[in-house]
Amino acid sequence: MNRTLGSTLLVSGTMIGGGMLAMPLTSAGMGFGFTFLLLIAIWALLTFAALLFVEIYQTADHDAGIGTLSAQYFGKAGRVISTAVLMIFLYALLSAYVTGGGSLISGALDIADNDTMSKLTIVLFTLIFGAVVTIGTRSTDGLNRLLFFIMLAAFVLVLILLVPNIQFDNLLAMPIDTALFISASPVFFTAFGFHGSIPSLNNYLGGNIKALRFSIITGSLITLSAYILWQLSTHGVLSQSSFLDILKTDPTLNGLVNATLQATGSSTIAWVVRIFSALALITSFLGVALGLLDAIDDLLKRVFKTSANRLSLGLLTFLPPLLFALFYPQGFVMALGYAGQMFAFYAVILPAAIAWKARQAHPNLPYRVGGGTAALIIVAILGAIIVSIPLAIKAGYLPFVVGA
Ligand SMILES: N[C@@H](Cc1ccccc1)C(=O)O
Repeated sequence: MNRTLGSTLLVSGTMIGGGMLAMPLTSAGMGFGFTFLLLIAIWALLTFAALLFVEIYQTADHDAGIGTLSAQYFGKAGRVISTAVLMIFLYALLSAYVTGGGSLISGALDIADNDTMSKLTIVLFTLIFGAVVTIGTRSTDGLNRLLFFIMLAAFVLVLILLVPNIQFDNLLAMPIDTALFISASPVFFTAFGFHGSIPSLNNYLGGNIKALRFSIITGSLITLSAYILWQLSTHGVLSQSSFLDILKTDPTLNGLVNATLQATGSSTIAWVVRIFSALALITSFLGVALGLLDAIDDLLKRVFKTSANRLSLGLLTFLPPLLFALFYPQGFVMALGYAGQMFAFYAVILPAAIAWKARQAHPNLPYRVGGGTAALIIVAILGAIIVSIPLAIKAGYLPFVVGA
């Protein structure tokens, strides 16, 4: 098995998820031109941040987790803070994924009304896909590849149905409010997220920096292309006024699908989008779970000096989110309210800070991300600004968008 290909698809599979499905409605009032520019800008920001990890790994063991990288440059406090933030974020995200995965199964079996059965489907989803991740990175890669290609096929089908209905005029729509550009950026920001899985990929690639760099760049470019095509087709098929209607009547994926159904007259679109979104959820689950399992392994190995077996790692990874999803969903929903802040911290601000220190300690590393110290500072500041935007929206300083 070619591990570089597998890692590339894990990057892309983890990124492509709920964020992609939310994006057309988030950018409904922005017009395609501005949406396109924002996609490129946010892609550049998050790919830059991911490449900082590649740079840092030149100075660390290939099985070091984000906690260990932080400890190496910021001591014990660095490890405690980064491990806590990373794990709370990944646990909360997994709770959301197993809840969503459970409803996929109960929806498909038509038993969503039954509370006990719905809970059972959450357990079933966790057991099936958790088992694959617990077995190892190789099996996760194998399943992710398979699902990724089916997801790609579904996406191509969605495009085939939508693209002939694109009306060029729709693509020229201008933003109804230019501040929407700012409001939409946090949703675009997390849509390009996968960074908690970088340590798993680096370990899987045996510390091969070139392969890791290739996987990140190629995987994120695949994602960017998919997002551009998806936004192009939704913005091209729906006029700005029909977009705004959806926002008023049913601002969900369902509302979007119903509107495209009317515009294309094809009922196939509804179930293809459903298959696509199910696969997007499962592939994100796989990448996120892999990252969490390895973060726990890193913590046990380096702090508690115990080497846990795979089964215990699997239990530590999946039991807490499962229990939250079953018995205390308010808990993870509340934690996800801070998802943007937590994500910006460990995925953007932290690697910028570590890279800054690493460059002082190792001035002659063979691979260095371009832009110097200025770029590190700008990226960290942008990360901090983007995650404060939802607060400004809540306070009424910026226009509301779906998903923020
Ligand atoms: N990009 C994922 C969310 C995610 C964010 C950060 C890390 C991992 C996953 C999505 O759109 O669903």
